[in-house]
Amino acid sequence: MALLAGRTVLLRAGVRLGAEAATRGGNGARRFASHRVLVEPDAAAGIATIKLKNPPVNSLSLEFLTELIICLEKLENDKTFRGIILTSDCPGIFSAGLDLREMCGKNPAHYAEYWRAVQEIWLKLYLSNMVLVAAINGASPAGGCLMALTCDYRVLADNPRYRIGLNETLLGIIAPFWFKDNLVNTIGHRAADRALQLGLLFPPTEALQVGMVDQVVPEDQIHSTALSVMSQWLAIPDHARQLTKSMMRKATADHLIKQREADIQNFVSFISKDSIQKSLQVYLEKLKQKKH
Ligand SMILES: CCCC/C=C/CC(=O)SCCNC(=O)CCNC(=O)[C@H](O)C(C)(C)COP(=O)(O)OP(=O)(O)OC[C@H]1O[C@@H](n2cnc3c(N)ncnc32)[C@H](O)[C@@H]1OP(=O)(O)O
Repeated sequence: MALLAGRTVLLRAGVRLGAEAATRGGNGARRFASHRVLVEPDAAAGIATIKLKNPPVNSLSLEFLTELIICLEKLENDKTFRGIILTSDCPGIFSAGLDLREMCGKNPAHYAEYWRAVQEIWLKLYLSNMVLVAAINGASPAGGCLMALTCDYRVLADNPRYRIGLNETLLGIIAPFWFKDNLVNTIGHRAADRALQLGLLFPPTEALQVGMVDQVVPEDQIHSTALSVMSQWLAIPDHARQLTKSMMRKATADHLIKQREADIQNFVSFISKDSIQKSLQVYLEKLKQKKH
């Protein structure tokens, strides 16, 4: 195993994290080769910083999700690491959430494959044995917010443009029950009810007030704050913290695990509707025209 501080890392001989992209080989098997998930290990501290690097907005495409899932699996199985800091390498954007292009104009088999990957990343993050700290250094709507919500602690950079929330209703779509469960567990039922129905995207001060994030700090202090939070959490014996985390989260995760296939079918039939396809296309078009 080679561990290079401050660099994209080789975790196991021949496997370069952050240098992997899913492509289909001749036999249909997945191969990996690109640069979207950067891992900066600090082996001495037992911490790996994952930097999301899928420009321009870290939208969660199937390929990007696949890389991230593999990266998390490798880190989870590597006893060197006890904590992950999740952050972005794209200036001003943590993640724009699910890649709308994966949900538009594709076939049902693709939607099913995509949704399974979305479920998988959520389960991997939400049930991780490691301490996860989100260093949210940019806008974080919808699926971007969801990734942050899976973490044990959230630090948000103090910039009014860095809004965070589950804004699905603004797109004419509905946050699935497990997005909702994760939000309710974080900010409580009343605040989640309002936030979800209105599709609220909270600027930092409001995000802190409502409990969507745990701390708001000046942008240049985001990484140092995440490191200091991490050392506080890592001071707790792993077995006690991990069993407590599982006790707090298992029922929520099981809710999805038990209904995984039905949830995929629901997603496929919902997203395939003409009216939903239309809404998503209009929304994507608006995003594109915003610049002009
Ligand atoms: C049962 C169904 C449940 C499904 C659940 C879905 C959850 C989701 O995550 S849905 C996705 C929701 N995401 C959003 O609403 C975010 C949309 N994006 C933005 O608000 C902004 O892009 C931003 C605030 C993140 C960044 O703004 P900025 O001005 O810096 O960049 P833009 O010019 O808007 O975007 C650049 C480029 O990227 C494209 N893009 C943005 N977001 C997405 C996305 N989620 N998927 C795919 N593509 C996206 C945008 O169209 C621009 O593309 P062009 O350069 O080609 O014009």
